[in-house]
Amino acid sequence: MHPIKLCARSPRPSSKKRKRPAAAAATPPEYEPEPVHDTSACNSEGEDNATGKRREHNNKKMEEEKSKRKKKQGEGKKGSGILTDKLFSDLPISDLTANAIRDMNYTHLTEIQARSIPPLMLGSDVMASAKTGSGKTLAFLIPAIELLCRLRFSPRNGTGVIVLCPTRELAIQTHNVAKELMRYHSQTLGYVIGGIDLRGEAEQLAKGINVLVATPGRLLDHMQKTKSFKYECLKCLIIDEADRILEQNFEEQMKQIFKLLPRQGRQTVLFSATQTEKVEDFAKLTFGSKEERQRTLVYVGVDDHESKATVEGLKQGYCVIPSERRFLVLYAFLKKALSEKTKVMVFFSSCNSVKFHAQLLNFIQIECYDIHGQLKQHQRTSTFFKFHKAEHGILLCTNVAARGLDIPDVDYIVQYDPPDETKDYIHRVGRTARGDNGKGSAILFLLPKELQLLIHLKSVAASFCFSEPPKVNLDLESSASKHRKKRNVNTGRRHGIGPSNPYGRKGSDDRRQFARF
Ligand SMILES: Nc1ncnc2c1ncn2[C@@H]1O[C@H](COP(=O)(O)OP(=O)(O)OP(=O)(O)O)[C@@H](O)[C@H]1O
Repeated sequence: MHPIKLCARSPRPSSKKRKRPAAAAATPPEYEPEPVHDTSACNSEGEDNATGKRREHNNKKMEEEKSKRKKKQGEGKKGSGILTDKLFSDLPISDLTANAIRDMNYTHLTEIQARSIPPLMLGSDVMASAKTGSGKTLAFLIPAIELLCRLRFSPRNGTGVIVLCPTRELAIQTHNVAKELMRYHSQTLGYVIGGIDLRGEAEQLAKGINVLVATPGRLLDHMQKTKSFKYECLKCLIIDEADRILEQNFEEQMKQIFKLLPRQGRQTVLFSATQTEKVEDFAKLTFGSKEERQRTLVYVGVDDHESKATVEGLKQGYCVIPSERRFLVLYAFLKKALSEKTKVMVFFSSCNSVKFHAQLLNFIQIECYDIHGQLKQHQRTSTFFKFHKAEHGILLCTNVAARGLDIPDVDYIVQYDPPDETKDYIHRVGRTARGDNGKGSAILFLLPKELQLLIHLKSVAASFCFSEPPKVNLDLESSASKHRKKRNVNTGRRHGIGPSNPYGRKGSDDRRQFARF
């Protein structure tokens, strides 16, 4: 394990000509604010002039982006990263899907794809886990799309596949990957997520959406309230980030969803990057008794034999910084990131902290985006896609951006506030070094009193790619303060202001009100 050197990065050529992993091929092409997107011909018939023009414009942009990406990717060769020697061209899939995969510039399967697509294509229930950024999205989408294609699903059959995602951004991203995969298919596709007009979504559902990507709360809403939502013919239920779905108070909603969905003849698929007891509980809820599960369930654990929970191309480290210097270090880091044109995500523990730091940094001309749960959905989505498309830049965020988001070319993950749990750490750092041969760095800021966290880190040291936690020593003492120390001059003595007493000494005649939080 190599500790991260804060300043050791050599400046990157401003054109960013480095090889981009194939990851970008499935990037969301453009943000379109309609609630439900259909890929099928049936949607384009009634579309007005403005929508048509916008769609044409988007398609043109998509094509441009794709050809740019292809150049960067070097025609999708098999690298030494996450890819196996198995080829998509050897899979027993329709020409429609095969052509779409070719357009996306993928040739070789990743390990999770190679191990889970065959049982999924045979119709088995599957519970799979693999590291962040290992290609799980295609692993569950390809068999699901093939299933509906084989069954010749049409809009009048209603919904045949539901993909459940824990966050709205992840749902939109998954929808966009499905959109690319289904470009030659006649089946329809859409998404329903919170924060968007329910009625508009209901109208689209009435037209018949074959592959539906949804967040749990909104799906349940429609199941209970939208009479024209047809899901009796559901053939496959996919739950992405299964552990997170249970965490976010979705448990009750999930129970109700399971009650309402048809069980007979339905394939159920759980995917996650981190296995927790919650996933086991979920399996009980989803697949029934242990005996039943042993009979029917296929378990695919790509990394079970591995000691690391994070990917090879990820460099990780932490540094211990006293609270009064933490912002200064962040400022210096981001300033350098800006000048080197790198792409950085900074994680904070609360929405307010993200808001505060975004305002402060933008004010002092460190331009940055911010995403947190208190933003309106359309702001969240458009910020996400702006950062997604940006060649470089800074995104301040809460854990809402920690899971599943596939943002290309993120160079650094900074955890300004440490995560609550080990698995949050794994998901946060998983936003970099994604896809084949992906590379990136992650740095964790710790207060001296948070050093105890390292006991936890140590207990999962192998997951963090080090046997002993690395330490970055930051010589934060300025030479002036060292000099002062030598002379034993304590500036705090005169006015009493210091780290432990930020308001200074209060004399007996001082009428100021002091409030400490
Ligand atoms: N067969 C493949 N060849 C090359 N790149 C691939 C392949 N499959 C997926 N990728 C790329 O790998 C990146 C990560 O894929 P994906 O988002 O599906 O990962 P994930 O396992 O779902 O990650 P997370 O757990 O963080 O959600 C994407 O950018 C995707 O384009």
